[in-house]
Amino acid sequence: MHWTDRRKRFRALLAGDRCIHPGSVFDPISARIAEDLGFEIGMFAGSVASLTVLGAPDLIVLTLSEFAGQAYRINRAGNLPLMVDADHGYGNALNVRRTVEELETAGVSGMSLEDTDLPTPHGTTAPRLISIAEGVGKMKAALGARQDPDLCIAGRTSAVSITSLDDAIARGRAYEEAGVDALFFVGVRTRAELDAISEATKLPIILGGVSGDLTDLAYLGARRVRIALQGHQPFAAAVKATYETLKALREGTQPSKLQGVASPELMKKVTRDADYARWTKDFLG
Ligand SMILES: O=C([O-])CC(=O)C(=O)O
Ligand SMILES: [Mg+2]
Repeated sequence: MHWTDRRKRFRALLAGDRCIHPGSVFDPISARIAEDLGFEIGMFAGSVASLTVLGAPDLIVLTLSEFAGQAYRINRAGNLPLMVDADHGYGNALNVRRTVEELETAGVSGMSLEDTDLPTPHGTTAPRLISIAEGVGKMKAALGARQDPDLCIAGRTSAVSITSLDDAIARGRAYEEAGVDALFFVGVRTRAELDAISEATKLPIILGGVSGDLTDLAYLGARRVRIALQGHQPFAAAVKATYETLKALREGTQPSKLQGVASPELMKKVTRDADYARWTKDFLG
């Protein structure tokens, strides 16, 4: 597996001057579709992992092994650099080390580790953050656990919508100081907020959950944003397609009359059928 090659491509994107949208992927076939369509990177979110593996909402009930297992299946299916949302690193700084070991082995190109207090503690009604000191310890643990220096570690914070813009900046600067490769901000709402963050920090920026005038790629690129998430619609689209198909079959529609089913040609493409046909000929006589 050429993990290093794809990690170098991921790093080159962070080091460039453009902002791109990743393809939101959740399994081997979705990752191949994103690659075939020309997405430069794939994104495997924690929420999507919970949906895919457990059929559960994004409440951190998923385990690290389940997450890393699905990330590996995605990675082995193709050649797309994969960014993953490793949530809070599945525990404290020691768990963060383990998270980096498992995800590096699973072939990911980049991962974010966030400073949200997860899973949600008893009795809390709104999201909370861990202290900056604990966040820095987690970032250092992550960097120390990495064996391939090309694996990217992004420090992620939702502080801008939980505490304040100033706190988000303080956290970004502390994680920069700790040595991370990129800063991932969630909850930025306005250009003024992004301008302030960009001004006060140095590293490439990743943005999650943006809308409105924060969706202009040229503007984002000029503010050092290199990756902007667009949500995770492909999984929801797959749910709808499966729902509609099962519903139509249950209501008596003949299989040949179903709408919205992948053609045999598309199925062959996404399963890399031609490779298997060649291997079958070459190795099974
Ligand atoms: O990736 C995002 O847009 C937000 C997030 O953390 C998730 O979905 O798990
Ligand atoms: Mg998440």
